[in-house]
Amino acid sequence: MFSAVQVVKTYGFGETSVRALGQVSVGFESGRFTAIKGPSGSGKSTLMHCLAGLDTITSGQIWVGGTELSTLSDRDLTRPRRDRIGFIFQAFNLVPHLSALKNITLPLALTGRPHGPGLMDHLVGVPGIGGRLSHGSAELSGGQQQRVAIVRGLISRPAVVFADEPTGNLDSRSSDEVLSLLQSLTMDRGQTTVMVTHDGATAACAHRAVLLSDNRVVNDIPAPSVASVVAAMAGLRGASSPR
Ligand SMILES: Nc1ncnc2c1ncn2[C@@H]1O[C@H](COP(=O)(O)OP(=O)(O)OP(=O)(O)O)[C@@H](O)[C@H]1O
Repeated sequence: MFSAVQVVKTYGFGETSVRALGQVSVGFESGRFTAIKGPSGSGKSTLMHCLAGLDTITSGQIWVGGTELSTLSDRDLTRPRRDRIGFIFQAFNLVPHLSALKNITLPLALTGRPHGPGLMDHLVGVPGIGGRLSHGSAELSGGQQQRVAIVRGLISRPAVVFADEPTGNLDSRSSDEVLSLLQSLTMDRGQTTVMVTHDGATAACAHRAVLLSDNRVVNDIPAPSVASVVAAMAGLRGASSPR
């Protein structure tokens, strides 16, 4: 279980301060794929950064299992951030001169952990990248690069993977392929995955959609469909688009 309890995040001080999160409480059950969706400026990225220990909170608590992340010093956060949290970014962030395989196994190499004996068999079966493991990552298409980044994000079996607009740079066909890989890997492995997205159809690929507006959680939709997400977004004050 990963959770935020009554989290407040304020940037700056005095008259110029900005409240990015106001008393946000939300929990993410193990093994589920949750989308966080909301209008621009509603606090999605701030929530993700605070949950991941990449940004400090003003008040409240962040918990990963039995560990309260929000009380740890930056130094003490290094290990849980490295070992328990994975990231997938919009911009892929692969190392261009390394092969797809080397990029995928980089988190294991950095922590000195061996990979399991079935890893290669498993990777060869990943749609769209199985035949390209020895290619340099710069030689891959955007969709292939994001699939490599997804497998890399999950390789060390972190307690939770945060995906920040993972399809934001992709065309619709590549987006569908990337989302279906993210869905199947999360389901097969019982991985806890939290994805930030602007897009209703992308949010509908998750098991659950948490909607933010005005820096608060305003809706929590189990088994979201495109229609239920669009209807919920249409009711939000300040929704930038009904997508
Ligand atoms: N470093 C910062 N300093 C000051 N204000 C910030 C900072 N980061 C975010 N904010 C403000 O906090 C609020 C929430 O921003 P955040 O980036 O979390 O929203 P978002 O929902 O992710 O938006 P978008 O969809 O446009 O990326 C906004 O008003 C933003 O301007």
